[in-house]
Amino acid sequence: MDQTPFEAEPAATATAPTPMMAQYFEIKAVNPGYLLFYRMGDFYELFFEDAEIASAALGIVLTKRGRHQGEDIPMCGVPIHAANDYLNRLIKLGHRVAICEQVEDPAEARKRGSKSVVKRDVVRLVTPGTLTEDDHLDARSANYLAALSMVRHGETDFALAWADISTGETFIADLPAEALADEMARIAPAELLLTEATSAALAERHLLPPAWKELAATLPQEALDSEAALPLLRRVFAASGFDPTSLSRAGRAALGALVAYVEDSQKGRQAPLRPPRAQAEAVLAIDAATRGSLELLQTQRGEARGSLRHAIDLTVSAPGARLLASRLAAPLRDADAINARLDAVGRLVEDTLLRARLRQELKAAPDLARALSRLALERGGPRDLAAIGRAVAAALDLAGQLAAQPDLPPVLARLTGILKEAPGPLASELALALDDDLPLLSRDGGFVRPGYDGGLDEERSLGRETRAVVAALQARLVDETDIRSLKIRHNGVLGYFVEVPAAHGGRLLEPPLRETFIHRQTLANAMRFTTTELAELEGRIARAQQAALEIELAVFARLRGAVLEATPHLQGLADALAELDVTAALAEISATRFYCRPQVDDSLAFAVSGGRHPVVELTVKAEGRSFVANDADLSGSEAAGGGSLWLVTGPNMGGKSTFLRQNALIAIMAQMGCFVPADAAHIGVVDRLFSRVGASDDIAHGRSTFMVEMVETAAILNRATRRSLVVLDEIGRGTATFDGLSIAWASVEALHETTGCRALFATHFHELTSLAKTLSRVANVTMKVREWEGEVVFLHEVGPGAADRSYGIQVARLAGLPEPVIARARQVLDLLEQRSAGTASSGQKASVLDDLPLFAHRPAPAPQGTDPVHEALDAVRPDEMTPREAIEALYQLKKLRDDARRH
Ligand SMILES: Nc1ncnc2c1ncn2[C@@H]1O[C@H](COP(=O)(O)OP(=O)(O)OP(=O)(O)O)[C@@H](O)[C@H]1O
Repeated sequence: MDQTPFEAEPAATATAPTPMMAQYFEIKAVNPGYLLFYRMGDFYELFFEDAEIASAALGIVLTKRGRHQGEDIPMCGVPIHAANDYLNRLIKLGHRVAICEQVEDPAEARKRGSKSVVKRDVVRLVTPGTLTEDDHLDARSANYLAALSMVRHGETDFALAWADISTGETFIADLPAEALADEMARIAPAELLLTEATSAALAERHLLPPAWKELAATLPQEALDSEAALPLLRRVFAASGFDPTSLSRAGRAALGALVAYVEDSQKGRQAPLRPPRAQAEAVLAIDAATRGSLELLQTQRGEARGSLRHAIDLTVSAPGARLLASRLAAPLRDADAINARLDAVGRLVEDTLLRARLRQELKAAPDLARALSRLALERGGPRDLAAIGRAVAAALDLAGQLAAQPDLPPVLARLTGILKEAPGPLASELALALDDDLPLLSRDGGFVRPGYDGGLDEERSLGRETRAVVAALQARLVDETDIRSLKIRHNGVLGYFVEVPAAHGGRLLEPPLRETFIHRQTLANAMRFTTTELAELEGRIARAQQAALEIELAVFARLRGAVLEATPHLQGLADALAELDVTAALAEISATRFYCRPQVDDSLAFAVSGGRHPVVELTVKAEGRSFVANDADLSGSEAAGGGSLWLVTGPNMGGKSTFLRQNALIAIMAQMGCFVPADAAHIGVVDRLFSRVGASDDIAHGRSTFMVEMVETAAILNRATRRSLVVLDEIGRGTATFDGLSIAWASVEALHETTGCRALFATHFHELTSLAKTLSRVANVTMKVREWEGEVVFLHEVGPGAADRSYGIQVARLAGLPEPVIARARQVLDLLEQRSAGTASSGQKASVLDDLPLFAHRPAPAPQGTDPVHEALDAVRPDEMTPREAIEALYQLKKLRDDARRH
């Protein structure tokens, strides 16, 4: 290996860098924006600014190596064996890395002259969107690379192409500007390719939230050329017969840029990209704010735990988990398609035994798509081949189990058909060829099963026999030298050698033994030699090993070829396995958590009885409490002018948000083809779902809480249709009371009169409840509470009617506001309620406040020792009490405490 450091080269002059530095600069110049991992022997080294960035990011030592233009060159290095880990950390921090390897044997370089530099080249660009290794990826999440093209005059505004090169899945969509943010929120790519001009347009028109900039990789304008894309796309998708002219110009440009970027990053290796699928039209539209507010894939704090996905993901395989996440992100809108999924889930809900068997088998099936992708990109090893073999075998087994069932619903019948076609002979071949215990890399050898290849077995036994000869040689040398401790050993540097303790070494250097023993190395307590015979034997062993490895590599190449040949077939199989896993997992959850099958059709129904929140139910149960199920009926009809709107009032902490969210989640679950947490549910397919529950600031965008709320409310009022479901929490609370109330009032009217959507509207403005008298489809419901001894008890039960108060002070007390503040707040509230009953103008309310006695602004603290409860407690002598007296004392104490509260 070439380990020449810069300083060992001819010294650089002020004008001419050393040959190696010249090579470094050349490679660096064609890979701008990448940290260059420059291979030097057993290290990747980084220089100049790259070294400074990487050492700071990775916490590794920054040193210097050589000089350039009179200055020290900053340098840091990562050892090859740990490079993956460092690479992973850099990528997670948003860096891009170019891996530059030595691409010739240093011996070749030396032939060109002693000063020539080993040829190096970038063999791979590693970026967040082009990862393929398991240890770089989350097994249960997709990792998308996206490319966005913008159209100035045309049929659409943008086209987005996206692909997960770790599985080959590829998609394309033409998008109007207003749909861009929603799509990006749904897809959540790891990296976004676009031009400077597109980037500027997005920023100027506020089309994406600012966070997207962290994902952006800028491409030159010519990279997004619809004409240049055609030959590339034709070549890449040739086998599938996909016709790139079927795409819009923008679509071609985006997909072309994506494919070219993938090819460039993989330096000529072919990622197994599948022909792009146009995203089905019929998907429930959920905007970014709604996704965030409903915590579908992660909570608002960015955690997986607490999200809907976390609560309902019972899949047993990583591909299943990825599919579940994508279904959750894109529920359907077509009632027939939804019902087909529900039929399949229903069948597996009923058949517990079949479900258990399928899940057991699926659990053992490896991640076929990712193994296939690694093999295609020449990054796969024997374990990937074995994984494919096992997945195919599992598919056949699953097909067998399903085929034995009568009257399978269409989805399961379709999956059975695909699984049945799994290439059995390929799986058998792989099982025959591959040993049980496999190395990660093919070049390590030792993975072909004995008995599979006669030639290989021969070489291996030759190697083994020669080792026996080595053992015999050691015995003979011990006899000849009479050194009992003489050993024949092996290491990576010397190969085979004879080792004797230092004390005996001298004898081997003297005649007659020195005729036989050739000195190699002297250590502190041992001496090492070789002999002609040993060198010959070593040669034989090495040749046998080399021959064996060559045969193994040929076997690997042949098997890999056979697997890659079957790529489209295997990808289809991977899809089917994932779909079966999702179906069985949804059935499992339905059966174990008592979910019900929703009735889904094209009506405007939304009737849920005994509905529960799928996530809060779990937390409440974990705390040993029970979740209170609630009904919701927002059903309406075209004839009646649309769906109903429920105004939900009730105290803080009473369960309003939970109730609102649970109904939105039930709609999502139903439309993704899952049973729902309810006793019964009838859902007319929702086209768009809007949910604003819990306010958030958008400081980065320069918007206050109130501004965000208004922007989002505007989006709803402008975009909701009669088929939409709108779930709104406390619109208008972030501004002056009357402004807020007026906005809320007008919004309810607009939703009712113009939009006619099904809606839940939670509010603390009790004045709104009078709308139910005038608007026919508005109904009032309230979260019930019970007051008990001055405390408020939340029943979490939704009932008809309107709350007459908010219990804000009681909740503040529960939250631990200091007692004097609570007491003072009570006084203010009492006065406000007494004096302003029936008043409506703020002027009058102000005068009420003016009248508040000033002395009371800070109630004097109770004098120490006069608290009757404390006094009574002090008087208690537990040791002197009978049990009956103790109980009496306890009652007495509680009474004193209650009396004190009343005054
Ligand atoms: N149906 C229910 N059954 C049992 N517990 C519930 C139920 N609904 C809510 N809770 C509990 O009450 C807590 C508060 O609920 P939630 O956040 O929905 O109240 P809220 O009325 O929206 O309050 P705020 O107005 O302060 O936002 C939940 O975290 C949960 O523990």
